[in-house]
Amino acid sequence: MEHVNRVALIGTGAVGSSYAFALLNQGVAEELVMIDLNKEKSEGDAMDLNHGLAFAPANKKIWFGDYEDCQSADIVVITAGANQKPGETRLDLLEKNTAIFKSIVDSVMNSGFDGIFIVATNPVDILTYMTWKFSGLPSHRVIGSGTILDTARLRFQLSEYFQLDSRNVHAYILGEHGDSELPVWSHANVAGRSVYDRIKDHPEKYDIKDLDQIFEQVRDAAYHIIERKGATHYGIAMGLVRLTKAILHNENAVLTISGYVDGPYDVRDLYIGVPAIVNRKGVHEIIELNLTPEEKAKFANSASVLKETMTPVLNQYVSV
Ligand SMILES: NC(=O)C1=CN([C@@H]2O[C@H](COP(=O)(O)OP(=O)(O)OC[C@H]3O[C@@H](n4cnc5c(N)ncnc54)[C@H](O)[C@@H]3O)[C@@H](O)[C@H]2O)C=CC1
Ligand SMILES: CC(=O)C(=O)O
Repeated sequence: MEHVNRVALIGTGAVGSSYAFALLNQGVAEELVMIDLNKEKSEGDAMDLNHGLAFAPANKKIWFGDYEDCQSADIVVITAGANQKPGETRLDLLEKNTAIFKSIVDSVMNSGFDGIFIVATNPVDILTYMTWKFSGLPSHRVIGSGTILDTARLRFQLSEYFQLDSRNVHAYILGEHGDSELPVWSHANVAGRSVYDRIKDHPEKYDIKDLDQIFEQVRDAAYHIIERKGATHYGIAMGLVRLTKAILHNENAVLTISGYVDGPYDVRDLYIGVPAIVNRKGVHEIIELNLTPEEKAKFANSASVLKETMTPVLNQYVSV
């Protein structure tokens, strides 16, 4: 019998329902089951999305379900939990969302699930680590969205600055998906030129000092959007679909995700945003970039922010 790709989505709030909509529009999975504490909302979303099936690129089955439906899922995507209120950082959400994750991941694993987790809930790097610990799955099958969105934001900002299609901009944000993240300017290139060379090519238009402001816009983007509309959801939803597609279509795509790092970048036992090759098995390889001393120091700082924030909460939930 032909395999039918099933995605189980847990959390159908702003991020989850946008993900479901993007997944349906891009025709990525054959089956989508939606699960949420708020059953009415989730059921309403499933009904609403079903009414779009006639306009979707491929036939899909979408329903409001329960944890039992995770048993044969290829991927479980978790977007459930609290989001930031204006002024809150992602790290402020850790305690509440770890408690929520303990019950969600236990319920998923009790179904007999044996696929790949994708985590988007914040603080995403730490909750991906918690998902790995709570599930007992191999680390390459537990993936966080990491800096996939931040990298997309950087590519957008650079595309505006250089007046180029963002698909011709190659640049990464690494580290925490949060305030301590860093841009890797030493490997950023546009139209086949390093960002530094492109700036030197046109001193009348560009200035190296502008890069600081471009990065600040990327790092602080979520705060600016949350101030205006209370949540960010479309960008991350499309990033999560990109990641889902890389897995289901066995793409060997290079994406900046939150992967388990134990050695590369001089980091031990941590989930953090890094470039990785993603395919049907999950994270196939973490790519270690040759960072400059300044970038290495920023990466180390970001790793220690995550480690210090995670350790007390981890000790409460997991016997080490
Ligand atoms: N990784 C990233 O780049 C991004 C992450 N996020 C994060 O995604 C998360 C969700 O954000 P929103 O969708 O805006 O929040 P939301 O409040 O709109 O939705 C959260 C959903 O989780 C559900 N939920 C809560 N506890 C649950 C449980 N125990 N079981 C099942 N469902 C449960 C709620 O009923 C709600 O529908 C937040 O942590 C937010 O910070 C948001 C944007 C980008
Ligand atoms: C909320 C969040 O994590 C973001 O938009 O980056």
